[in-house]
Amino acid sequence: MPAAIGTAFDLAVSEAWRFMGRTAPNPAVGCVLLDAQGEVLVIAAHHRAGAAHAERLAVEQAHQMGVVERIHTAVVTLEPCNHTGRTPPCTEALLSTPVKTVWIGCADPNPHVQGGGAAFLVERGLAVRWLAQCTNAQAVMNRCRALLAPFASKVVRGRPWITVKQALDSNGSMLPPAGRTTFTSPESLRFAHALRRVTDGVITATGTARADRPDLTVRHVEDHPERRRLLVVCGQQANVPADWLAGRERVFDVRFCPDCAALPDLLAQTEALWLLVEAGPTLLETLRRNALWDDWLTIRQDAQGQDHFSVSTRQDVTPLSLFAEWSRCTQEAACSLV
Ligand SMILES: NC(=O)C1=CN([C@@H]2O[C@H](COP(=O)(O)OP(=O)(O)OC[C@H]3O[C@@H](n4cnc5c(N)ncnc54)[C@H](OP(=O)(O)O)[C@@H]3O)[C@@H](O)[C@H]2O)C=CC1
Ligand SMILES: Nc1c(N[C@@H]2O[C@H](COP(=O)(O)O)[C@@H](O)[C@H]2O)[nH]c(=O)[nH]c1=O
Repeated sequence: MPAAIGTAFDLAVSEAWRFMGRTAPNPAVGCVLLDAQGEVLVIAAHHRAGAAHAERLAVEQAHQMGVVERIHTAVVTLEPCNHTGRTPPCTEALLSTPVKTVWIGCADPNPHVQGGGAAFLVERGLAVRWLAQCTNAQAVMNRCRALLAPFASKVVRGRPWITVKQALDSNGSMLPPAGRTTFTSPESLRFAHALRRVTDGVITATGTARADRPDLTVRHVEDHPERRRLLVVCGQQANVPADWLAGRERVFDVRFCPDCAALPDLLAQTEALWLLVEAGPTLLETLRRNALWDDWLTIRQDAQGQDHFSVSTRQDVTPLSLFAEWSRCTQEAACSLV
């Protein structure tokens, strides 16, 4: 893979990541258009379901910038779609330009989508290059796979990607001091809220609802505009304060899950691609026992009050690896990827 293509993929992934948490039920996808010399013409990403896909937006922007005739190469994190859904096929948008080569990060994992866009582009005379077929593209391809992981989880396994966040104090306890609901540092809280921003909702439980009456909204970082998230409360509805529930229903689509065995089915009925677990030790133990998680993020506070982050992941790539905030947090805190 030429270096310019690797750089273009990095740009495409970074642009797409800005919209993570806003695109469901669609995947976050990025597209970069290059000229014949490898100069970047346009960087674009899918913003939200119903809006233009990354490739179409890139082509629209190329028109606005007057650079369409210079388009030679398209770099896309996900195989272009070849069907009409809420928007027309991306293959059509690409074929309306002089593009010669299309580089693809990941094949479309959606088993319900008929007719791959890549094969169609080849039929129409374009050169299609897959990162999977390049010997030196493993790191770039894994970034594309990490970006796609929440969507792939939903369409392949039928349930969203699940990230557990667990804060522990210096005694190994999850319980906050009296009168508080959190105890980690302001930086860690910003990180926690950034996690809320990129995910499509929260899984909590009735014990936490009663003890903390948590808000669970995105506050310490800028939120996506007009995004209504899912809130799944594990346990019995009768066990949560009615006024807390009424307040959450104004902000979230709330579902109760009285039995976690039914959680995957419940989640399959929603559009969520990635959910964050913020619940107490009882629910966390249940999720651990039933392997109902993909990443487990622990924020452990030491006796000096410094937070240490670690992530266990059950999968071979994780969307957490793309977290710009994550690397910033972990520059200060000790970090180990288990
Ligand atoms: N440090 C941290 O990261 C966090 C700490 N906390 C703290 O945790 C404490 C609360 O923890 P805890 O009391 O353990 O409560 P939880 O938040 O774990 O909620 C427990 C409830 O979850 C429900 N539940 C358990 N297993 C299942 C299952 N298999 N299926 C469906 N529902 C299930 C039950 O609800 P029901 O009884 O209604 O059936 C149970 O009572 C609070 O002090 C809070 O501050 C909370 C979140 C994060
Ligand atoms: N204790 C603890 C966390 N706990 C989670 O945050 C919830 C409070 O959220 P909110 O009401 O929106 O501020 C709380 O109920 C629990 O789910 N999170 C953390 O990052 N660090 C912490 O130390």
